[in-house]
Parts: sequence; C-alpha cells; structure tokens
Amino acid sequence: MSISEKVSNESGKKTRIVVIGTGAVGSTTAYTLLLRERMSELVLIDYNQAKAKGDALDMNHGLPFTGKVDVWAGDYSDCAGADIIIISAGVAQKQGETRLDLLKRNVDIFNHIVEEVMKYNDTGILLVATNPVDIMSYFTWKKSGWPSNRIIGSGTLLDSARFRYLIGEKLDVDPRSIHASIIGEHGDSEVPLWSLANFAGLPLELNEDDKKEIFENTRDAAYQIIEAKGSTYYAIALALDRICTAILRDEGAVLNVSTLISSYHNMSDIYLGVPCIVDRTGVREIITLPLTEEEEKQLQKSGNKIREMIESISERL
Ligand SMILES: NC(=O)C1=CN([C@@H]2O[C@H](COP(=O)(O)OP(=O)(O)OC[C@H]3O[C@@H](n4cnc5c(N)ncnc54)[C@H](O)[C@@H]3O)[C@@H](O)[C@H]2O)C=CC1
Ligand SMILES: CC(=O)C(=O)O
Repeated sequence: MSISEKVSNESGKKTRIVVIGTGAVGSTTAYTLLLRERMSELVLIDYNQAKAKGDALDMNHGLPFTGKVDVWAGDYSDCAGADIIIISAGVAQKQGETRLDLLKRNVDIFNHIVEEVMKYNDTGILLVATNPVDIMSYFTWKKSGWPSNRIIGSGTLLDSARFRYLIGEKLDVDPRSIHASIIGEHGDSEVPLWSLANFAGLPLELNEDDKKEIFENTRDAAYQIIEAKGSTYYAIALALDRICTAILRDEGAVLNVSTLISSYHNMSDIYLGVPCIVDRTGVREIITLPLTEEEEKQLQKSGNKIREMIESISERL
C-alpha cells in the first residue's frame, strides 16, 4: 500500500492540510505533521511568501527520509478541498506581553485570512492556534458563518499537557498516565481541576505547596519559555498534531480544545477550553465535568474575562 493510499480518507480522496502562518508555530507544526505522515498534501501559506517557499523546499529535501507527501508553498486557492486548515498567522507574544494584548492586531489579520479561506472552502475544519486563541476562535466562527463544531481552537490542550508533565515529574510517573485537566481560558485565568486529577484512578498525593508550584509553572510556562528563547513552538506543534490526528482518524478522542459553549456551568456564547470529543466532524460533543464550587467560581471568572475581550472587539463581529 502506498503512503498516499494509507493517508487517504474514506472516499479515497487525498488528505490535505493547509497551514496559514508559517512562523515558529506554523513551520514546526507542518514539520511535525510531515514527520508523522498525517496527510498526503501539505500546503504552506504565509504573508511572507519567501519564508513559506523556503520552508517547503527545506521540507521537500527531507522526503527521502520520510514518506511520500506533496509539500508546497501555496495561496488561498489551495484551501479548496482541504480537510484541515490550521491558522497560526499573526503576531507573537513579546516578553512581558499578555496573550490578550495581541487581540486587536490579530483580529485585523484574521479578518483578511478568514475571508480568503471562505472563498475556496466550506467543508473543512478550521483549527486556530493564534492568540488569544479563545477569542480568535470565536472571531473565526462568527466571521466564517460555519457551524461551531468545525471551528476549533487549540484551547487548553497545551496547558493540560504542561500540567500533566509537571505532575508526572513530581510523582515520577509517565505524564501519559497522569489524567489531569486545565480548562477555561488559554491564558492567565485558566483553571486547574485538582478535584478530578488522578493516576490509575487514585487521587494524586500532592501537598498544597506542590500543587501551587505545579499550577504556577503550568500557567506561567509560556512566559518562562518566551523569556528564555523568544517563542514557544514544539509542544504546541505536537498538540495541533494531536487534534489533526483525532479528526483525520475519526478517533472520538477527548481533548481539551476551545469550542463554542451554549450552556456550560451557566456560561454561554463564548469559546472556552473544555474537554470535547473530537472526531471527523470536529467537536462532536462537549463534556460537562462535575466541578467543585471553587473550580466553578474560577471557571466563571475565566469565562467572564473572555467575554470582556469579545466585547472589546464587538464592532468587528
Ligand atoms: N495556542 C497556543 O497554545 C499557542 C499559540 N501561539 C500563538 O501562535 C501565533 C504565532 O506565533 P509564532 O509562530 O511564534 O509567531 P511568528 O511571528 O513566528 O509567526 C507568525 C507568522 O504569521 C505570518 N503572518 C502575519 N500576518 C499574516 C497574514 N495576514 N497572512 C498570512 N501570514 C501572516 C508572519 O509572516 C509569520 O510568519 C501567535 O499568536 C502566538 O501567540 C504560540 C504558541 C502556543
Ligand atoms: C505562547 C503560548 O500561548 C503558549 O506557549 O502557551
């Protein structure tokens, strides 16, 4: 069986992923998808066309070491027929800057991108990584007019991975065996769900100081990495690859992505990071977790912060 057959979807059609914005996050994501042979066609689009062309050339030179994937630097017309379109274009967070500071600049960029994508595709799934991701996902949903199940933000999948890694380190247990979630905003108001965290079904043996340290290092991870090297991209690339895989393989995997909530712990009409069942249709179902009173309070605070940000761009919606 050839690789292109292997990665074809059920109808035998080739599988295409488009990455828009091939900066640190976009190019690392594209490379991760290529290494793991997730698709038969990979298209790179960037405002800086030379960068996209250089990346495509560089990745093509690696094909003798991977499988057969067609990789090229394209334009928006290549979104036609794409299964997944990842948007990681925009302005990156600078040292000391919050994700929300980026909002207005990135809305301008998305206004153009979403309009272009809509000209060529109305059946794919849009996967948003650009920050502030919950608000950019909401904006994309509004602007596109697509059903919300097909507009997915990376949400708190990355934060949950950081949380599981740090808990695993503390307990000396493989992070894949740690079941623990961060929900809410992908940002400073995110909420750790200690009440549900476990491994092998057992509660975690962590004292309050350990918990405080683990959560603060989870919440502040992006700031720490940006201070050290300017931007974060490896772990988000793996998180985006995980979401693409759940979609393309129709997995029904539970992932903490950002989605439109309509009645979640008394909140509605915002995009928020919550556990969702992800399959070929995108977000198939949102899972409502039983929270403690304190966790619910924190989640509502996080939701209110997102709502305020959405209201600050209301004239653009
Ligand atoms: N959701 C998450 O967990 C994470 C999100 N991010 C976010 O991802 C975004 C990208 O970050 P980086 O890759 O580090 O930034 P970067 O500056 O390296 O890359 C951004 C790219 O977008 C391109 N771009 C700008 N305007 C464009 C347009 N109109 N059309 C097409 N391309 C355009 C730029 O030319 C550049 O190549 C940022 O908003 C960052 O905060 C970063 C890490 C994790
Ligand atoms: C930059 C960012 O959002 C992150 O690494 O979490």
